[in-house]
Amino acid sequence: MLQALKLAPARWALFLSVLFAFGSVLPAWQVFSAPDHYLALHTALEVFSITVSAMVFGLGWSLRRTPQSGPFVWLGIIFLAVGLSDFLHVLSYAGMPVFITPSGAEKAINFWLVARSFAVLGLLVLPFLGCTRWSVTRLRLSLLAVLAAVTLMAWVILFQPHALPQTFVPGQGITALKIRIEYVLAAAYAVAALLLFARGVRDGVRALTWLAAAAWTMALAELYFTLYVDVSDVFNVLGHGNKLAASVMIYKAVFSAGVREPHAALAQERALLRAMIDSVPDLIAFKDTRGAYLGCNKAFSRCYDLSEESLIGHTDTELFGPGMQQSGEAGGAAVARKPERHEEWIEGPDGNMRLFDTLHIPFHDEAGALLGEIGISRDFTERRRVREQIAEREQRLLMALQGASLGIWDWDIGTGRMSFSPLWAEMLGRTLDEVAQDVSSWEALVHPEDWGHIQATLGPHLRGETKSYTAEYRMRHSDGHWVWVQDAGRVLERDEEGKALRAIGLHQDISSRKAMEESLLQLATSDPLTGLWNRRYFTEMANGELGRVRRHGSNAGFLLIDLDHFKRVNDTWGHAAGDEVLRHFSGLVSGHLREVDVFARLGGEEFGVLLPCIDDAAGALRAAERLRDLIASNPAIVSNAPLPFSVSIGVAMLDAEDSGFDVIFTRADEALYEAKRSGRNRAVLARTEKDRGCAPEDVQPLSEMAPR
Ligand SMILES: Nc1nc2c(ncn2[C@@H]2O[C@H](COP(=O)(O)OP(=O)(O)OP(=O)(O)O)[C@@H](O)[C@H]2O)c(=O)[nH]1
Repeated sequence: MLQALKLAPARWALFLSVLFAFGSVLPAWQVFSAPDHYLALHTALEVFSITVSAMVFGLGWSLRRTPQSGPFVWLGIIFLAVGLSDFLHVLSYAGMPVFITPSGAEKAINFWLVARSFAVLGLLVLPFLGCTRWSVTRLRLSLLAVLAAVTLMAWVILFQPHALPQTFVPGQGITALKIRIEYVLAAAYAVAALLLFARGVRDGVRALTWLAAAAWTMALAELYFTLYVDVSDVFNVLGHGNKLAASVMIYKAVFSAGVREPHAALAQERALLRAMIDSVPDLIAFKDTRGAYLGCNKAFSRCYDLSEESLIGHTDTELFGPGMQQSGEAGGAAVARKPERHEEWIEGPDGNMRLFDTLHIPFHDEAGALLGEIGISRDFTERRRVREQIAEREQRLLMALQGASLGIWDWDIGTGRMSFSPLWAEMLGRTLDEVAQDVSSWEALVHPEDWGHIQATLGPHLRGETKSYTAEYRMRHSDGHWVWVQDAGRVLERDEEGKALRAIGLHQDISSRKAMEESLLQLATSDPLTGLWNRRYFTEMANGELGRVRRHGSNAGFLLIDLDHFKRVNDTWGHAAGDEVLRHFSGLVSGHLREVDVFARLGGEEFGVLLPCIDDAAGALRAAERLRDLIASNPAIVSNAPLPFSVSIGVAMLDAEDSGFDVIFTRADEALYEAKRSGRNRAVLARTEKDRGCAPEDVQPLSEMAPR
């Protein structure tokens, strides 16, 4: 860019400098035999410069209200002074008719020096001016000051010539003073050239580099004017030639910057704007205050199947018939006076109706006067369809969630905010207003005993160790009871390090399922008549206890209890009485066992008691005797009459060597048989496997030792 900026102006400045190097050594030969012969050429050259000065002023004046116009206004005012001074210089030139006072070289030189002084002042100040717009006062004052200065100078030169030092001596040529002034002007032009060039390169402004070249060329012109002897000699002609070249450069600079470049920039902007509005899918159109189209984009043309040319100058009513006015409807105006927005159904060229969301925006000139409106329409048909579909799906989902009694929670883990669906709250007998949208609300409602279970499943999932999270736990209902919920959720968002950011999940009320599971379990593990554990459950418990005996070497006992002559009870008092005796027996024994003991009905009138943590076989036998005694001394009440009964008990200890409960049962059953055989209403301790190896008569039944 730097190259393009400085190359052409610098080349011209260099070329004219070389020309000066050769030209300055020429002898001062007369180009014209008499000054009169040069007059026409001089006048033509000066008229050109004056025209350029007038155009510079005209441009500066017309741009005075635009932003960044300061430098143009400054140059305009200065070149008005330059043009006027040059005009007076032309009128005063030797050979010209009398202009107030007789024409002559000295008078022309004085106007010339005034013009050059203005020009050099303008160019020297220009690099220091900011690109701002001048106020009206500043502009007027500057203009008045310059006109006053020119008038004053003209008055002095015309009416007080003797007050000025001599610059030309007829027959001898220019004076030493005039030469010195020309040198000063040349130096000032050269400085201005350097300053302008530096600023031009720094700011990337090509016009300034052309002005720098013009200043440099003027410096060379001034040097030519230090050399001439006669106004028609070669140096004067060359000086004026350089001045002409400088005028061309000024013209190029000022008109490029003020007219051509802004015009090109405007054209580029228009092209950009056009490409932009044509690239958007929205319908864009511009209208004047009458409502007539000023233009539109491609999408608009396509939608209405009308070219932009056919739209321009016509109103909606003219194009589409009455009733099609699309803006300013409220006030009946042709265009909107303030931004308006509305939805409208428009029939497309294919005959289909489409929904448009249209925005009417008025636009104004700098003074705020309404120029028209911009209409931007967005096709909403598809979006509305999607919106309706989403709403329908949401409705369906909501209904499904309601049907399945599912509540939703959405947890922002970082902030702790947790939002719940209305159904979530409803499940717990609450409304959303009563539940703070916070994770602490959820925590507060969870059963304290279930926390461990929740943490055991939620923790690994939050850490990313499992794909999802499910847990069943209890939550507090507003009326105080516990609601069983099944919670299933998963983390939706994690950060780059895998830290969970957001999780979402569903709560389902599973209280009835839990109740059913409980009753099924009850059915599967208990005896319906007595409410005691059944044989299946008892077997499981006994096997579990056998495992503990094996692992820890602890002691545990098993009592097999059978009601004596129960058949007689049934036969004598009836089956219902038998049932009553069984219930009485169960209640009696249950009330006298430890919490850790397991009491079950193993079948018919046969019962089992598992005694974990018993000291030894003697302890188990003592427990059996206590029960036997309890039963013998607490008859059942049948038909308001006491019905005494007794039990026989086989006692067996769980042995680490036992393969399972069946073996223990068999041992206890043998002891029970022994108790029955020995007369009933007694407890007998089973022999161990070791005892079995000995002769039966060697073993004294422990039952014999037990108290009756
Ligand atoms: N009422 C009632 N009787 C039952 C129930 N289950 C079993 N029985 C009866 O219990 C009786 C058991 O009789 P047996 O096996 O001969 O034994 P027993 O009469 O108790 O005689 P020993 O055991 O030798 O003392 C049978 O008559 C069964 O019908 C029950 O649920 N209710």
